[in-house]
Amino acid sequence: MADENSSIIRVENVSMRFRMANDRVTSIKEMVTKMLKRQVEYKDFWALKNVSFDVKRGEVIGLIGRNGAGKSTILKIISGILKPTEGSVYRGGGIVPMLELGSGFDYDLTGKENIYLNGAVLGYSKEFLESRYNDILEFSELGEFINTPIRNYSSGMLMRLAFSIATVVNPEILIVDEILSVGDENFQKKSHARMMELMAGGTTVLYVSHNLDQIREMCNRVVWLENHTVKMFGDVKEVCDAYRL
Ligand SMILES: Nc1ncnc2c1ncn2[C@@H]1O[C@H](COP(=O)(O)OP(=O)(O)OP(=O)(O)O)[C@@H](O)[C@H]1O
Repeated sequence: MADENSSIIRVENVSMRFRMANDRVTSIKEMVTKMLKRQVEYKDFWALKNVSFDVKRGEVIGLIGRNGAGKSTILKIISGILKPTEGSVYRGGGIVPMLELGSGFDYDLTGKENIYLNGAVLGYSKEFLESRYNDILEFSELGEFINTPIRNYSSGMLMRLAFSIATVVNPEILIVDEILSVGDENFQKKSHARMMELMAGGTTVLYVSHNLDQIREMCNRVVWLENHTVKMFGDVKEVCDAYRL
């Protein structure tokens, strides 16, 4: 049996380099020609430098930092969407990432079809999704719209669908990027309550927010990213107080 205090996620010396073309090209043809002639110059940009922290089973970890500090990038690496340039990530459980609105969805399919598509992408069986379908539909409050292609949904409706799928399946690890600040007030309250329920039930959560009050209320420990590296990691009050200064 797993040790209660064992790490479910370990981020070890992770660095991420994005390579960007320096030249401004006006067409794909020009780009290909330049690439073939090896005339394209690249500029390296390190979005993360030597980032390390661990997450224990059942913990709620807050991620804070100014715009561009690297929060979304580290979440994508932990989720396996991006591969780090250096370093490694250990994951000891199934992850449900809620990162970019609509990722994992097909806009030509209905809400219902997307529940099965998104659920399959996350690794859940058709039978399991069938058993959860009514709960997902009810939580999403989409009603008849569930049978409409999601390209007709508003961003709030998409968010409700994504949040409902991600949380009704009871993930081992839930990764949430600022989701609670989207949607109308009523759904915000409901999703906040749902997050609290999941946390009480032992789901490990990684949570990015610019709302320090929410971080203080929900998290066990906090990672503060600054200038693409960890500035501070640990006690919620200590890190949030230092960040506010
Ligand atoms: N695919 C990419 N190609 C090039 N640069 C990128 C790419 N993705 C992110 N970056 C850059 O990496 C840096 C970190 O971005 P990231 O989105 O992780 O920041 P963030 O802390 O989540 O910011 P915010 O609070 O604004 O969401 C930024 O400077 C961003 O421009």
